[in-house]
Amino acid sequence: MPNASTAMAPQAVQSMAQPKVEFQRLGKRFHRGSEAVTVMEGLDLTIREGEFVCVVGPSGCGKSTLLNMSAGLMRASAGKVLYDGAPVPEPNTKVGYITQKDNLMPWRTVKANIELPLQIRGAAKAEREQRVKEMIQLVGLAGFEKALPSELSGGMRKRVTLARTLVYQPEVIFADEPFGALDAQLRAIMQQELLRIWSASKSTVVFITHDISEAVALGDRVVVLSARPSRVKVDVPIDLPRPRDLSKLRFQKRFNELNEYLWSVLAEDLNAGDEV
Ligand SMILES: Nc1ncnc2c1ncn2[C@@H]1O[C@H](COP(=O)(O)OP(=O)(O)OP(=O)(O)O)[C@@H](O)[C@H]1O
Repeated sequence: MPNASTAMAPQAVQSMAQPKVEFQRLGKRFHRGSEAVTVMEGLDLTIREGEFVCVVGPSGCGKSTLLNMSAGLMRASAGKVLYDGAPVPEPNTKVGYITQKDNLMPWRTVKANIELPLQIRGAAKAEREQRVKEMIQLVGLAGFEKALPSELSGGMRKRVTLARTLVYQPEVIFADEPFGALDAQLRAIMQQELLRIWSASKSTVVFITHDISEAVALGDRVVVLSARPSRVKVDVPIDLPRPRDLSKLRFQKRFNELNEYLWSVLAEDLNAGDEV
């Protein structure tokens, strides 16, 4: 058992916000030839409107699978995924999905990449112009509208990806290790930017990461999944005040206690040589 005395996880305070995404007794099984692998079994979790929820767990426990099911890109084998209390539509066009790869279109400028989701949705030109302009300001890319992705740094490409997701005002953003490929300094900058943008946009965020300190720094809650077949092992409210200055967090006692506690929980499910 984790040494709870080092950092007793705070009691969850019941939020008054509406459930946005709910997983009820969720199960997922994959078939590979004659072999069946149960990745997830009996997973229960509720994400409320406006929350920033981080999910960590051992490698291969099904974190990306969980997001794919949440976005309506994959069906559950058992249980339910609810969005606003109803079965999740396939695909769910009210949500945004950001992955580690930015998938920008190399031949389109920054502006044209950000505009793409609005074009697909058939938005009028004036609205597209207005929204793209706002997004470019929000993510700090003014002056780079005409640049091609190949002319941008990794952090700038990530900003374009964020803007392209936010431009159609998704109610929920599912982020699958979005900053995993960035170096430490850029990562820190993008984390702070994401918090700023999230507090301005009021969307709900479900954020998958391998990095516990990133999860604690960003989240209202950190959910730890167990090894396969995965379920929720602990769901820890992060009682660090907002707004958070991420450059100062690591000097805070509570931040370090939460990190230590979550590590001890996660370590129970890791075997020697496993990755988080
Ligand atoms: N389409 C698929 N067909 C068969 N097996 C799959 C499929 N998608 C995922 N899996 C398997 O399901 C398990 C969970 O995969 P998933 O990518 O969701 O895990 P993860 O927790 O996100 O992993 P990581 O932390 O390494 O990114 C893995 O064993 C993977 O091989």
